[in-house]
Amino acid sequence: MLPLLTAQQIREADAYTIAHEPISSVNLMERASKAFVSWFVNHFPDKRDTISVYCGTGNNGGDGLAIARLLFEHDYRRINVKIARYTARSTADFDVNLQRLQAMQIPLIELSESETLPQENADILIDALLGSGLNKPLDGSFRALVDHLNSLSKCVVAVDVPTGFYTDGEVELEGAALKSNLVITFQQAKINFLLPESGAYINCWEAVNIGLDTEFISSLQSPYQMVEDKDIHGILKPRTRFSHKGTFGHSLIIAGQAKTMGAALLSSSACVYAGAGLTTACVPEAGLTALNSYQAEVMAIVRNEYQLPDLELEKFKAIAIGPGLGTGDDALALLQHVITDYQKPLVIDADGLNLLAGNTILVNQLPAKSIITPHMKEFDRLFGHHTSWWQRLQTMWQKASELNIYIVLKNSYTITGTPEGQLYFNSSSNAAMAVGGMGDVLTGVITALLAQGYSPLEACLAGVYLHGRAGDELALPDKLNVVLPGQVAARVPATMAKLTQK
Ligand SMILES: NC(=O)C1=CN([C@@H]2O[C@H](COP(=O)(O)OP(=O)(O)OC[C@H]3O[C@@H](n4cnc5c(N)ncnc54)[C@H](OP(=O)(O)O)[C@@H]3O)[C@@H](O)[C@H]2O)[C@@H](O)CC1
Ligand SMILES: Nc1ncnc2c1ncn2[C@@H]1O[C@H](COP(=O)(O)OP(=O)(O)O)[C@@H](O)[C@H]1O
Ligand SMILES: [K+]
Repeated sequence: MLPLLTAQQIREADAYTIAHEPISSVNLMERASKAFVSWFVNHFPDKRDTISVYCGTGNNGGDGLAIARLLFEHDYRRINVKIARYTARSTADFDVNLQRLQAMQIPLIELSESETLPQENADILIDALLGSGLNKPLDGSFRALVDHLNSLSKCVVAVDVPTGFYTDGEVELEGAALKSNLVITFQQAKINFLLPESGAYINCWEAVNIGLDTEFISSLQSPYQMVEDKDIHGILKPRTRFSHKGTFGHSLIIAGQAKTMGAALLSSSACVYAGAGLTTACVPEAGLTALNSYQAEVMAIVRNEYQLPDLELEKFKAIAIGPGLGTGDDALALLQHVITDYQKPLVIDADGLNLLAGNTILVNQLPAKSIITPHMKEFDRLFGHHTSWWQRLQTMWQKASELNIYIVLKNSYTITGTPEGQLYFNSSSNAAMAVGGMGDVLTGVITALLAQGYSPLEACLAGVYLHGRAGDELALPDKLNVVLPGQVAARVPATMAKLTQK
């Protein structure tokens, strides 16, 4: 796991590293700037590009000055520096780097508050105006400069953080920030980079290691963690000799209506591919032929809308309810039945969640450690309207603990909130997966892992990662625009094989 830190904690980690490595702060700045430059030269190899480095007078600006010097030394000769001298204050490391820069042949101008904004002919703008020190929304000269630079639609590479963008806490909807094509950020992704509001300002980001003290970072016990490939390697176990279908559990997927059978097919099929020993789907009569022809391995319990089917709940190692289920009285009766009579954690998705939203008493009765998998709208229906993703994180944190459940909030970086107060950000998946039915596949995968005896937390983290990684393996090599949920389900065994190889 990679702990994700707030700006305040990053400052503490900087200070700790400076004191205990030990390293002077100006040398840490040099190390950070070198890490930026190493990444930059590999991705912008054309040394004929003209580059303007915009610097503030804090440490982000200090980085900018060091980066300009280092790029010049790497033979990027068409480089110039513009310092936004909008305050009389500057940091000591900025001052040192200004002296170092002045010893070189790099054109440098200073912008003052009264001055008109400079003409800009560069191909690439490096943004080192403000970084993690942002403590108020941009206004005055900074705002005017950022608005001006945004209007130029140039290629912008931000140092650490785009100017004006908060690394954690609420992102100001009215606030301005410098839109960046790429952010080369120090040590680790900033929490807000992983939330959808960043989409308007950050096209992509890359974290470069600057050697902050990792033991100290772990000791901060951040509730925000990023799940990495190796974590899933640690969770998933290869199948052993002499194992049989009984070893891998029997799962039940309660899903589908005549018009939404696809959801039942996708979730139960994904459950088979993700390794449940046996999978049964509880579907309406109208869907039986479809089920039998789509996935021969799935057994059926046929239900009608007039009476509860005899589900024999206790024989199932894992149960999911919701995909395409509808929100009628029959669906509600089924949901009530499983919530009341099943003693193990449930997986609840889609219409199961919509039903819960209208029946808050049921929410409080969920079996301990159940897993709910809402997307943003389902989440808001359940827990109320939110005006930002940061607010949603806080609600997740509170509700997962209050209800003793796991909340899997689906998105580009799907977040799993736990009863113990951790928020895990997934690091796989891609935009080609933004297709209806993809969430149904996730439900099937998580349910299959539960059936195989993984704990609810393991099923959430490994299920979300596996699902996203299968989508990555399908889409990324050929830069596919779209991958289909059924393809992702069928890919899961190959992805799982890679993640279980030691
Ligand atoms: N620490 C380290 O060792 C390392 C740090 N590193 C680098 O340092 C960066 C953080 O640097 P930083 O803390 O100096 O803050 P920075 O972002 O440059 O801002 C400067 C000052 O601007 C001000 N200000 C805030 N908001 C404002 C606004 N809206 N409009 C106008 N002014 C505003 C505020 O000052 P104030 O006004 O509060 O006096 C603030 O202090 C970090 O992103 C990374 O690049 C790396 O080198 C690795 C080693
Ligand atoms: N832009 C994206 N980047 C990464 N993953 C995505 C993206 N869009 C969707 N996904 C993934 O696809 C799934 C969509 O789930 P959901 O919205 O419930 O779909 P449905 O209800 O149609 O089955 C989630 O697992 C989500 O993480
Ligand atoms: K910046």
